[in-house]
Amino acid sequence: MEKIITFSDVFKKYGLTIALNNVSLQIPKGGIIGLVGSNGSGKSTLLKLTAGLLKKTSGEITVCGENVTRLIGKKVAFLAEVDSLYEFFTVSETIALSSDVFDDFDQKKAIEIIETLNVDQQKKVGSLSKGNRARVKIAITLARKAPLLIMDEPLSGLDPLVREDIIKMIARYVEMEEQTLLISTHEVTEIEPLLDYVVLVRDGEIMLSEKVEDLREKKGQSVLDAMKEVLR
Ligand SMILES: Nc1ncnc2c1ncn2[C@@H]1O[C@H](COP(=O)(O)OP(=O)(O)OP(=O)(O)O)[C@@H](O)[C@H]1O
Repeated sequence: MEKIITFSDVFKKYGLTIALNNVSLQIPKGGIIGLVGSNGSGKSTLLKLTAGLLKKTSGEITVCGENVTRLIGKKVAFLAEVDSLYEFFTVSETIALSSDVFDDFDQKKAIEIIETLNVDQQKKVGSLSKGNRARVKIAITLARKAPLLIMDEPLSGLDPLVREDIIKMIARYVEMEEQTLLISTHEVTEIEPLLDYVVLVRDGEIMLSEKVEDLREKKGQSVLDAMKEVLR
């Protein structure tokens, strides 16, 4: 099976802290991959290394068969946990800016998503509620035709309605044939119905990397069951 992401013997240290400890991992292409694990287990580090936003300490990382450097950003749409929008831009200007920045940006799709979510395009980003900012960020990420989409905790700190909107948009707008979505979350129960594959990390090590279907059929486990078993 074709792999979208591979890690071979990857270490990432921040000073004396070992965030990823000799990680080897192969993630199949296509579908939605959940990255789960407790706080500080190394999820964000793994995602940022994959997106070329952090430098590994050692090892090899590839995306779409290419060694990851900062240039991999052309193939990876990254939705960060922290807010990166310009406060003084309107939603509409934010979409236009994204269209200028990213060659693969589908402006029509971004506008369609924003309209579906009922966000006022003429409002300044700085005046939006936290929920609507999250909706704008999701629209911008989903509008890229990149082969790999990465979302770091897209549901964290949001109310149930916003979380539901985001989950619906993911299900509707990720192009499952051409794109792979790698998503980290603590909201396992909410995201589980979308997942095709799961990667479980603990203390910087991969504890499980498996198809959700196999987990159910071979072990009779849900993702939450597997998480409880491994992380306890
Ligand atoms: N910039 C940094 N400097 C120093 N240590 C860091 C830095 N970023 C992360 N770490 C440490 O590396 C480890 C892994 O952190 P990481 O943010 O990747 O975990 P996480 O699974 O994403 O956590 P959370 O679920 O809380 O977001 C933790 O021990 C964290 O304290």
